[in-house]
Amino acid sequence: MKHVAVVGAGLCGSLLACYLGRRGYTVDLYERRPDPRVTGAERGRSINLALSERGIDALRRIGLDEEVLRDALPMRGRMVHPLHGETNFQPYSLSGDRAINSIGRGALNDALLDAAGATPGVTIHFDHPLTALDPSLGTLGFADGSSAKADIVLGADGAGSATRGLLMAYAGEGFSETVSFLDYGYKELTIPARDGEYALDPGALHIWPRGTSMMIALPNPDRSFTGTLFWPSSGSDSFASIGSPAAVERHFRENYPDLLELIPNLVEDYRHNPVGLLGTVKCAPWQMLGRVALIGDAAHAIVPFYGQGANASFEDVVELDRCLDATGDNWAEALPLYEQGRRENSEAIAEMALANFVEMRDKVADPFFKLGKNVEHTLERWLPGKYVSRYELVSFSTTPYAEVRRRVKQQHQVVGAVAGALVALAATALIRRLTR
Ligand SMILES: Cc1cc2nc3c(=O)[nH]c(=O)nc-3n(C[C@H](O)[C@H](O)[C@H](O)COP(=O)(O)OP(=O)(O)OC[C@H]3O[C@@H](n4cnc5c(N)ncnc54)[C@H](O)[C@@H]3O)c2cc1C
Ligand SMILES: NC(=O)C1=CN([C@@H]2O[C@H](COP(=O)(O)OP(=O)(O)OC[C@H]3O[C@@H](n4cnc5c(N)ncnc54)[C@H](OP(=O)(O)O)[C@@H]3O)[C@@H](O)[C@H]2O)C=CC1
Ligand SMILES: Nc1ccccc1C(=O)C[C@H](N)C(=O)O
Repeated sequence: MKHVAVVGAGLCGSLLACYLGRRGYTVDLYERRPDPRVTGAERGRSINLALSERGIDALRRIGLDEEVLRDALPMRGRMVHPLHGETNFQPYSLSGDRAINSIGRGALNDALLDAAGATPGVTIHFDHPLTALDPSLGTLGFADGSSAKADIVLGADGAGSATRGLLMAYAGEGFSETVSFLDYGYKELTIPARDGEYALDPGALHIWPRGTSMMIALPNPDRSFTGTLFWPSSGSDSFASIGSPAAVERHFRENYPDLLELIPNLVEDYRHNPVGLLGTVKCAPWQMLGRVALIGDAAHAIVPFYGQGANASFEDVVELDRCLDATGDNWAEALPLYEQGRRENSEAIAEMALANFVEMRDKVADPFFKLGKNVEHTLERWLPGKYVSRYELVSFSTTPYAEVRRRVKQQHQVVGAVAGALVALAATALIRRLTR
């Protein structure tokens, strides 16, 4: 049986090791960092994330869903906090029951590492940053000077993937990469529990839409919320221009007055916590020589605004597993098939994720947007199974992302045509009446 090296024991790599170990492979999982179960929580990365149907489906297939979801907090809609006026709740689904799940990144990664470590054939090597790779030989080199060899090498080492960089160095013009950073960054702030209770409704994803910026907050099991500011990196009202304690306080008093009370350590948190980068990675090819491939963020990092990056990475693992089934574990056939199956889908979610930023930071506060959502839910009620909202298809189904994009476009065209015909009918009737 073939020997597989997986680089990166993050969310995607550790799940991938579980799947491959279960197929009977000998898997070596190389992680640049020390064991997070020993060293504790990490800084500088998102604390919690929203897991939805695609990610849950991948976990369910190997019996990990119940354990992972045990501590998850279901969020059934958006709680919008306008600058003036009352908060309002906008459910994600027609029934109001469907939820995306807030889950700790650390807890999820730990559960996946435990599962990978318990899978026969899987060995995890921490403190092993990949620094060299020869795709033709399957040899890997690490920062400490050690080396290894494998029949198959899978790079699951995240948005700034070393594997991707090494493939580019190997293939030269035969490999293309674009990294498009947003002019926005993110910074996390903690909304602690108040008198031992959640300071906000834990059944919702909270949004403070402010036009060109926003803050969101997701609940944690310890009754705190992790808030994330998504602000411009430079220019006015940006992370660069708001730095002094007085400027931070003034900006929050003017733009997020309710948060001053909810975040007692606002200034310290703000000044202490890093600003993270946001961007989209596109590269091609995802596989070389039928023996080295990229998976998860390493192949297609996206902006986080749909809450789908990890979900999409988990779907990659399911697709690769399916391709191995379809080809009788012939990797030279399975890897191109995997790339073919996932590329269009990852491009579709990358695009939808960028569009969701505008929806969240701006449109959710618009009364016409709310009206549109109500009309959408009404159409879903009138045309069950025929009209299904984009949100429902992305978050609560495993319909391939590219198909979601096509279907939603068609639905909008039909609704647009029907609305146009109704307007034309009404106009004709009016003209007839006026000219009678
Ligand atoms: C602010 C923010 C919020 C997000 N929220 C959500 C959300 O709500 N829902 C969702 O689905 N997704 C979300 N995401 C996206 C999600 O975090 C990623 O899509 C997901 O982590 C990708 O998993 P991965 O395993 O491919 O990469 P990572 O999780 O980044 O893991 C990569 C691993 O590789 C290791 N590594 C890196 N370099 C090397 C090397 N040279 N050698 C060996 N190991 C290496 C790293 O240490 C790490 O452990 C969010 C992202 C951000 C930034
Ligand atoms: N780099 C890229 O090409 C792209 C990046 N992005 C986005 O930008 C973000 C930052 O990118 P980049 O700086 O390359 O990536 P990283 O995610 O590797 O680094 C971001 C920060 O998180 C820390 N960190 C990363 N992994 C761990 C871990 N397992 N344990 C503890 N701390 C960790 C890093 O610490 P340290 O400095 O010690 O490594 C650093 O402070 C990414 O999360 C991604 O969302 C998006 C598109 C492209
Ligand atoms: N997890 C996130 C992280 C950052 C930004 C948004 C999310 C979301 O999940 C948004 C949610 N899907 C929404 O559309 O309301």
